[in-house]
Amino acid sequence: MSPLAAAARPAPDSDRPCRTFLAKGMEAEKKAISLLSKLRNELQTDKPIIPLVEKFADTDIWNQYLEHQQSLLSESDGKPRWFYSPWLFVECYMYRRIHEAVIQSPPIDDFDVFKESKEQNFFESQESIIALGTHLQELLKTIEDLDENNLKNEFFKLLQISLWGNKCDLSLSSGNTISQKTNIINSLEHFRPFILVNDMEHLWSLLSNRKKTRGKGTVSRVDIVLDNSGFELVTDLILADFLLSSKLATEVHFYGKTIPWFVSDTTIHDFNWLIEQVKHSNHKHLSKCGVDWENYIKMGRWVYHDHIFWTLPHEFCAMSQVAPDLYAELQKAHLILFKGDLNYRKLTGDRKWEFTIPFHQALNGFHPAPLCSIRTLKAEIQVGLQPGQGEQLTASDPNWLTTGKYGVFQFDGPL
Ligand SMILES: O=P(O)(O)OC[C@@]1(O)O[C@H](CO)[C@@H](O)[C@@H]1O
Ligand SMILES: [Mn+2]
Repeated sequence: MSPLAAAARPAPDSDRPCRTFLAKGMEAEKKAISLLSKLRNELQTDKPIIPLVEKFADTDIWNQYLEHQQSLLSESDGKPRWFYSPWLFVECYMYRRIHEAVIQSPPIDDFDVFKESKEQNFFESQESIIALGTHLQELLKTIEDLDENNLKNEFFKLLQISLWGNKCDLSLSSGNTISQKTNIINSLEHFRPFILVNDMEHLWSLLSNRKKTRGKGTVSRVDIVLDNSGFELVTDLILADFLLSSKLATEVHFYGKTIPWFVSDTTIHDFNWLIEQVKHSNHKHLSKCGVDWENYIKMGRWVYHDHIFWTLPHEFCAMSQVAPDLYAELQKAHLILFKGDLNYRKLTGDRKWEFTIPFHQALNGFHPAPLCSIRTLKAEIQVGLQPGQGEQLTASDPNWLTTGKYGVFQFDGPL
């Protein structure tokens, strides 16, 4: 039963305003459902892609983009349609239309249709989350005394945890939760052969050299373009905590989505909700994490940013034109980590590149700062492989590009 329907229990006679409110809620819910079934019908029957109608911060940019897509077609092709348009564009459009159905239906216009599944993913991964929180708190006890090599090993561990955390997105499973039930720390060695491009050393050199050479009071800023909420977000926050505690960074900036997106992507509400849950955990190590994380935010050492660009269909090489303010913000980072598969598709323009094309080339001019994609492979695109590597993988594991079994740390930037 939906949250609104569940709330629609019989109200006492004296409770008229409440009853009126519920009736309005039920009407709104019916409207949203009818708009969503219209959307499903358009999609299933390959109708033309239609402009957005409801005024929202990004409506004009979206409609310009649709016009641009139309201009790419020859006259005889008519309008862009669901089955024959680029996958990246149509997929983003679908999530934007889901949002439109909701904002057209006040008073439920700020309802997150994916909230329940994101929260479920967090609760079902509890055991693993507790193991990570405990690992971090134990590590922090001795972090000041670790020598270079040990610190590097710990950094690499937490990077890999954040990588494999990306297996847990909900969009591939139609929202059915894929949670993390085992202690991922014990599995890192087993997963290592599945890292196809491993530029972790570059990340270490960049951050540790800067730590050694930066003056007192100078900033080392790492930006993380977040992907999924739930278990993956916990792995990212653990990494971000380590970056501050080890002094490899002095500030971490996060970027989330302004609207519910690809089922499990992180919004500001998810970000705050998760930190609050962690803080109120009855596990002492985990709740300590939550308390520290809230303090980092209060002190401005962790900063969360919103920008509509992340929920547009544009590839990232268009950012400097479409969202120059966001590009300028990213330029302030010393390192940008892009989490997840969708970010990889947008970094590389979702094109059918040869597997051996250098990552730098596929970025097509997008170089705001040194950057690294941390991504498990779920879409048929991969660049920067060794000659023959892609072909070998295809021969041994035909679905290697789409199952999330393989991952990359792919770096671009001066060394
Ligand atoms: O970015 P994420 O969360 O790693 O993955 C999102 C994703 O699973 O959603 C799409 C399938 O609907 C694919 O493009 C992509 O692989
Ligand atoms: Mn995602």
